[in-house]
Amino acid sequence: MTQNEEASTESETGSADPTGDTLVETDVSSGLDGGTPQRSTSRTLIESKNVNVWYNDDQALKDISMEIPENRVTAMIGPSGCGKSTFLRCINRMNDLIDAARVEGELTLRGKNVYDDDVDPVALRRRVGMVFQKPNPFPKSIYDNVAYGLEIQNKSGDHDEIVEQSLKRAALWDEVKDRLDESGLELSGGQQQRLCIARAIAPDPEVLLMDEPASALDPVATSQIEDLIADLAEEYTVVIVTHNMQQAARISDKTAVFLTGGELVEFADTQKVFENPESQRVEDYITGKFG
Ligand SMILES: Nc1ncnc2c1ncn2[C@@H]1O[C@H](COP(=O)(O)OP(=O)(O)OP(=O)(O)O)[C@@H](O)[C@H]1O
Repeated sequence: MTQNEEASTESETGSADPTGDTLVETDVSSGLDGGTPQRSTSRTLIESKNVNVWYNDDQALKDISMEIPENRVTAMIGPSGCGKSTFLRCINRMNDLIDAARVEGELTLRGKNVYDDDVDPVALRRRVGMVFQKPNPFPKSIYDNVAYGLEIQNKSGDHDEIVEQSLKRAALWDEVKDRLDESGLELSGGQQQRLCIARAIAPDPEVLLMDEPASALDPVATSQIEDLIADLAEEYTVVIVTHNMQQAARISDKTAVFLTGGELVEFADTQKVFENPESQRVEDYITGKFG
């Protein structure tokens, strides 16, 4: 079983609920695309305070502090190896699955440190769903892919209804409603990724982590996934790692810029990051990739 499959499977089990109540008002403005509805303010859902991560003796992230707003898309950008995926994996403690990884600092979800001893990482991963770069449906039917987590958790409710709603939410229902018994592996790449999003949505998470969810897709499928991600932020808090500047600028409300050495060099409204970055280093990175 790969790490991704293990995490997907693990996310469907467990019971504890690491809730907390502390919420902070944060100003958030819209993204760059003009067509995005204006969003006024949002509360902080996830707060990182001086998070440091090592793999054995090599430090991958240095003193990362940021406040991620609820019901917004927050993008993580930066060159390869700067620690974006590592940060994402801190939020749902997937780094626990990597023996070499050590995390220090505080990372709260609704005010509760997800690294506290009384937090069950499996239950955490149910609240914090994950979608990976390469679509990874299970070798099961389309229906069973989406229902899998519900069955593992013995989740009450009408599973047929939840599967239908999840597939609708992932903008896939119309394409698959007459072929729910077919294997998820028979779908196109873009459909498979939307199936993985439906699978992540079905257990009713608060947060969706997405690690380059469109980078393995063709331009049409990429555009569909981007529209879907922007739309999902109406209901979920989305944190997305991407190498694609246009994508970050188009769909995110907040952008975090990581640079080599595992530093977070800027975290601000997306429009500000792209139009008026704080430092020359960020400007050089953005114009090098974007300009
Ligand atoms: N499982 C691991 N074991 C050891 N080192 C790791 C592991 N995963 C990541 N690293 C190292 O941690 C650093 C940050 O990696 P990470 O994958 O988080 O960066 P990234 O910005 O997401 O890169 P990319 O954009 O290429 O995916 C890199 O030096 C990488 O080699």
